[in-house]
Amino acid sequence: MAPNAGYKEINVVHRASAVNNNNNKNGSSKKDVQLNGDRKQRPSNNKKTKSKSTSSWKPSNSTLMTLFSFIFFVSGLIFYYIPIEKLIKAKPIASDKEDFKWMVTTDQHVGPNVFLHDVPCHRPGYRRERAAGAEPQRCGTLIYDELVSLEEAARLRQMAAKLVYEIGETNPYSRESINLHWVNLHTVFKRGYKEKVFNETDFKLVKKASERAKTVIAETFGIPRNSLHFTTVAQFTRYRPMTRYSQFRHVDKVRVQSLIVTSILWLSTYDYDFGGGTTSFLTAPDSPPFTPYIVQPKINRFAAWTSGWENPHEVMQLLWGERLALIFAFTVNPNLGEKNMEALRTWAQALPDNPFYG
Ligand SMILES: O=C(O)CCC(=O)C(=O)O
Ligand SMILES: [Fe+2]
Repeated sequence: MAPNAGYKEINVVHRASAVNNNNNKNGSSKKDVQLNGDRKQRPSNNKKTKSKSTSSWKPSNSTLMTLFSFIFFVSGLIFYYIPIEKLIKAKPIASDKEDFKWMVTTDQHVGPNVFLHDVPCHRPGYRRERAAGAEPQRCGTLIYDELVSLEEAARLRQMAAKLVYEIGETNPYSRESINLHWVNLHTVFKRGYKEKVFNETDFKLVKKASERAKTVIAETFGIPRNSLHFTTVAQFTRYRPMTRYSQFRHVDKVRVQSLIVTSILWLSTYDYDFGGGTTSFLTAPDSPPFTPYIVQPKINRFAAWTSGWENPHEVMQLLWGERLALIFAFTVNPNLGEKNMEALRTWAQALPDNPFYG
């Protein structure tokens, strides 16, 4: 029934247009003729006729094959030329609404001279350091890309990955948890040797980086080198994007009152090893207050900043990849820190064993 009816109606339409043509010759209007034709030859099912007549494109199998091959070829090209990370990468760094400036990007090299982004010190915050005769003479953020050699940085990176994986920890109460894992050097010095994931060659390299960090910091911020002590915030860190998350904006000295300078040697590279994950200081020059001034981390890039109120900062949300670093935070209070890595190791190895806490 149905196919027959459809066949008939298609014919009717054709006839109607034939009538249309004829009637035009006879001088009657096109509209009239169409209506007449319809009325005469197609008393019902007007709608049905129309839909049947317009959906008559039936591609042959070979046309379909050509179409699918074309789509397949084009998407193949797209996936070949655009890396998958780029395709799945969400919008990068810094909110759209907020203005920002780059302090330093990965294509720049900072060395042999240290770069200092000078920010006026928040003097009241350093009264204890002042009393100890070790107040910073200058404040802000320094950048230096030649702390150790690239080959040494690559070894430190391997160390970071292995140690965080083997004996790293996270803290369910800290704002950075889930995405941030770390391993404190005092844990490394205690458990790392015992569990054979750290050796004397590794120690020498960590010591070298720590001594150079101390020298650059002392000279750049004008703090007596002998006053600088390593706190227990001496650690390898690893960020992975487990959940949508951006580190909260903070001031290091508010979190740990005894700090004077915080420093970091990044061991992986922005937009290569990871996406997002830049470090943003709210101190951009010639801008409204608290405008982000953003550093793109890269392997062997060293940054250090005075820990006071002049330096609010945050780590931006990591979008993909893995971000490794080595952090040293300093105090000038000799009761709360150690002079060097040997002293930190001696202190760590004297700690009582605790299987639940490194
Ligand atoms: O990981 C970073 O780039 C900065 C970390 C930080 O804010 C800190 O250690 O105080
Ligand atoms: Fe910080």
